[in-house]
Amino acid sequence: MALLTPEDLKNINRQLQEADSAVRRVTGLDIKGVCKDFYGTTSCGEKIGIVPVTSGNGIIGNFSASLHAITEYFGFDSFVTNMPDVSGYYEAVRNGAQIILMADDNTFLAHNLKNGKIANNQPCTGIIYAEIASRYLKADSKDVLAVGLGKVGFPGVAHFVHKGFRVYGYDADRALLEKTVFSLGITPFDPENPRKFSIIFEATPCADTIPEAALSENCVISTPGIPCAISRELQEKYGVELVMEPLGIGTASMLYSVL
Ligand SMILES: NC(=O)C1=CN([C@@H]2O[C@H](COP(=O)(O)OP(=O)(O)OC[C@H]3O[C@@H](n4cnc5c(N)ncnc54)[C@H](O)[C@@H]3O)[C@@H](O)[C@H]2O)C=CC1
Ligand SMILES: NCCC[C@@H](N)C(=O)NCCCC[C@H](N)C(=O)O
Repeated sequence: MALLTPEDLKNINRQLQEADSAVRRVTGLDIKGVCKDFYGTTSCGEKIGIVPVTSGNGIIGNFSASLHAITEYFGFDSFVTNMPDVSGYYEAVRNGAQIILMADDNTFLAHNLKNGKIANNQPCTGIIYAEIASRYLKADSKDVLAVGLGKVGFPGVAHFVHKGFRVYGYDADRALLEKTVFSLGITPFDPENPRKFSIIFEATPCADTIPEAALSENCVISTPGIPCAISRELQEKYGVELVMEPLGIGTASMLYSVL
């Protein structure tokens, strides 16, 4: 799995504010508004314990601090434990955490200790980025281009299909593309024979994965993928509404899904 770097998380508040503005332009709601409306939940300032985890590649600089900034931005009361791992978990519960946020190299979870609900970052991220794109006020059809059908992309594509969108999917992994075509009934997108879309969803760890020929004027590209799916030059040339942020939107989705 592609891991975040401290660089990805620099100026997280500015990145979150820019993403919030883009989500407002695209949907008419801010990130919190989309999450509340989609999950049907609301925050009462729940106390969140953020527990650093040292396993595998270890602690990622800025990760816990970014989660602290993100949870405060969305109106929660949060703290980062002094200790990591098991001691940190114990510290979080002893200090009154109602929700635990913690991540190793494979799983980033939110666990609500009061109601038992638990969320995984990958599906929550794919679903919320798809939900945002599905609400695009200027969409000219229900056709969606989806590039990247992995642990984030597949749940996002399933969400589009569930909402009645026609998904044209592509993944560099041919077997995965075939599995997704078979299981979700999507149409394979042929990069050699592209067409234009006003809704594009991308979840890959590669840059510049969206062909210029697929971009329509003022299309939305809703992409959790890091690095960015298109160049700044193409974004400006086509007036693309880019919804892209490294951690906060997916974390908000996790939190509102466990309230
Ligand atoms: N912004 C956020 O909040 C989050 C971002 N991410 C990022 O989302 C991306 C995807 O994460 P996962 O789904 O967990 O990874 P994954 O490895 O499960 O899926 C990525 C998929 O992209 C495909 N792919 C790679 N290069 C491609 C290309 N050039 N064209 C088409 N398909 C290509 C791979 O074959 C794979 O199926 C990663 O960059 C990850 O860091 C993940 C979670 C949250
Ligand atoms: N964008 C949200 C998904 C993040 C995920 N791609 C990742 O880097 N996961 C590793 C997080 C490891 C955190 C570390 N154990 C710490 O606690 O600092």
